[in-house]
Amino acid sequence: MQWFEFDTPADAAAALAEAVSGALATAIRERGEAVLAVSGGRSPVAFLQRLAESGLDWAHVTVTLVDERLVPEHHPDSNAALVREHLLTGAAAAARFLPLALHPDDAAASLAAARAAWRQPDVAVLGMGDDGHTASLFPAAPELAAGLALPSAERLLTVTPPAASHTRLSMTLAALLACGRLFLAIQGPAKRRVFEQARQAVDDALPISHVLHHTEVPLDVYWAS
Ligand SMILES: O=C1O[C@H](COP(=O)(O)O)[C@@H](O)[C@H](O)[C@H]1O
Repeated sequence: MQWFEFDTPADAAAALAEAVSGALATAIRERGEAVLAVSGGRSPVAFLQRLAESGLDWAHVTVTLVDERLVPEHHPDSNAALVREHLLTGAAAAARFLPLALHPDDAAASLAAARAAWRQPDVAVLGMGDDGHTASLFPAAPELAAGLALPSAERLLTVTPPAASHTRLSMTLAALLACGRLFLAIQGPAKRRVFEQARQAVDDALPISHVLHHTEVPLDVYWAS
């Protein structure tokens, strides 16, 4: 794991965009295409905007989501809307986009459609909640054990978070660990404390700890104070 520290969220976003762009360009050189999975929430906006301006060969990039809330795209909590607004603009509009909540009123139909369209990402950019969740692998969710199971052929599952809004679709830990590169972007002292606690030991109460303790996939952590 590599740790990168920045004075401002803007500096972290710029550096993360450069690193992710480089990883995707490598995949395009090696395989002719690249698949990127990004997180939602409020933190990734500046990163997505900087990545959109990165000069990548977007026609050879597929963008998907690490997780999604089962809401229509006009809902303010839609991660797909966030990606469309802040990443798939200008030259980056040439990327192919695979949203996850294709049937927002029907979790099973959304999961089936997302599984059918599934592409294994080369690169995933994770966030982390104050409760230690990553993707939508929430502590105490009834589906958490299935989401953390290894080995597992499941790449996506539905999650009903006990203490957060909306049923979700989420990549599983097995899917995250099948990525060629992982990035984790976190901001502020509170999230740093959660991160440091999760580094101590694997603990289902902090699902991010499972990612931090599987060292076979290169993980770069971008933290802004
Ligand atoms: O619910 C979610 O939260 C996490 C963290 O979001 P943030 O707003 O605290 O940055 C995010 O990584 C995840 O994709 C999202 O669905």
